[in-house]
Amino acid sequence: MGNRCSNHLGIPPPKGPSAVGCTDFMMDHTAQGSFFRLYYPCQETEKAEKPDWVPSREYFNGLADFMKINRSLSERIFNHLFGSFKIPAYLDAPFKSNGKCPVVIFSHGLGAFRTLYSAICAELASHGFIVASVEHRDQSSSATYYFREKSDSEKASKKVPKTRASVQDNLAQVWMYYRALQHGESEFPLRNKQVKQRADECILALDKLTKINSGTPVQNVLRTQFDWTTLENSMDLCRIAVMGHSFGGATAIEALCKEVRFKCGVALDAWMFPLDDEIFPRVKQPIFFINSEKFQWAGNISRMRKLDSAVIQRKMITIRGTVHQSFPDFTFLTGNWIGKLMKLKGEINPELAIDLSNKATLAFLQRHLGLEKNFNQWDPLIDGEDDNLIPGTNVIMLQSAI
Ligand SMILES: CCN(CC)CCN(C[C@]12C[C@](c3ccc(C(F)(F)F)cc3)(C1)C2)C(=O)Cn1c(SCc2ccc(F)cc2)nc(=O)c2c1C=CC2
Repeated sequence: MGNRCSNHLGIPPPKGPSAVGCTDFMMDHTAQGSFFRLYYPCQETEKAEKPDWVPSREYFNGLADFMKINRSLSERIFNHLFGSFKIPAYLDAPFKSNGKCPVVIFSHGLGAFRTLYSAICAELASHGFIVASVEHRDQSSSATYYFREKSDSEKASKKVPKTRASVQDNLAQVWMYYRALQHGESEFPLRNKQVKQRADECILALDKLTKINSGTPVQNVLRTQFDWTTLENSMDLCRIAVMGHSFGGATAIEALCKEVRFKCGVALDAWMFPLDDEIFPRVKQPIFFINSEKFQWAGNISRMRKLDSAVIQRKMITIRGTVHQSFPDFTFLTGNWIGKLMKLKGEINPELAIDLSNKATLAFLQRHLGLEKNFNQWDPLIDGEDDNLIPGTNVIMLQSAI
């Protein structure tokens, strides 16, 4: 039962025409630098291996802290449950695309990190997008890291743990973990500060991609086999969208407000709490809200409604039978019972749910980035025209005061 059971679990492979490559980028040795995972169309290749879904065990430690469960016990459970999963992409495979690729910047949710939305990011890349999944350093990630130069005494003592990079560069990994709300601390100031930093990190990632696209040599402090010069002139920098899940959905809206290069946004089960009301009239781009059935509540929906506009396209759909965790990869990685118990799965088949979300997203991106692909075949999904979709929301809204 063990191995039969485990081999039917896994992140669904992308459905688009292109094979998908995956690599990591870290700009410098500071927590202020840009750090993202890149998904892109690649050459079919046998020899490239698929990267680990969770790149190092510290992420599981961070996840345990985030979930307020004991580290040592949970680290072993996570490793046993999730340690062997691979991403449906080829590590450092050579970039290949006919024509320039539209670009998506993706922002993860509270307590997540850059690798946990690979079913969404790889799917977009298989349809010809270049996707940068940012790892935020605002202390909302379960864990993240950067490098610092070792001190002379550390170099001498050789006590700093040996990681791949540190051996070569006398560098020490510095881990930054999730910052929980302190007892009695009010949440809005923290989340509002974080959403602003997160938007800046999305814009910085876009700036790095722009530089890479121009052919200017760009430093990547991570030792990867990927040749970044092959991305010269690969991106269509008039066709850029920003997207995110939950806290990442709010980040996408904040980023739209700050950066006009983002032509539209897709917010997956957006958590609107961190946003200032005063930014809503300043967002001028189209936004697509794709909601789960279980996460939303009237207060959150009413804030999305504040973005409704007669002139700018703002769409909303709800996927029947989904929960908040139907968007991150965990929803594919456990059996039904555990999944439903831990609220990682809803009633709907997880692959059907993410397929509806991805196709609706592609149709919306074609419409507002002016793509000449065949994603308009999925236009009805944008209006919730499917048995598994609800146009707008299922949340009963208090009648707004006349
Ligand atoms: C008690 C902790 N308390 C913290 C404030 C609430 C914790 N929580 C519910 C959780 C995440 C949960 C989770 C993960 C992962 C496993 C695993 F077992 F599969 F690993 C299990 C169970 C625990 C479901 C959420 O925060 C929900 N949420 C999320 S979840 C994003 C995420 C995080 C970690 C992941 F691995 C994957 C996805 N992103 C947001 O932006 C927002 C919210 C709420 C408001 C804004």
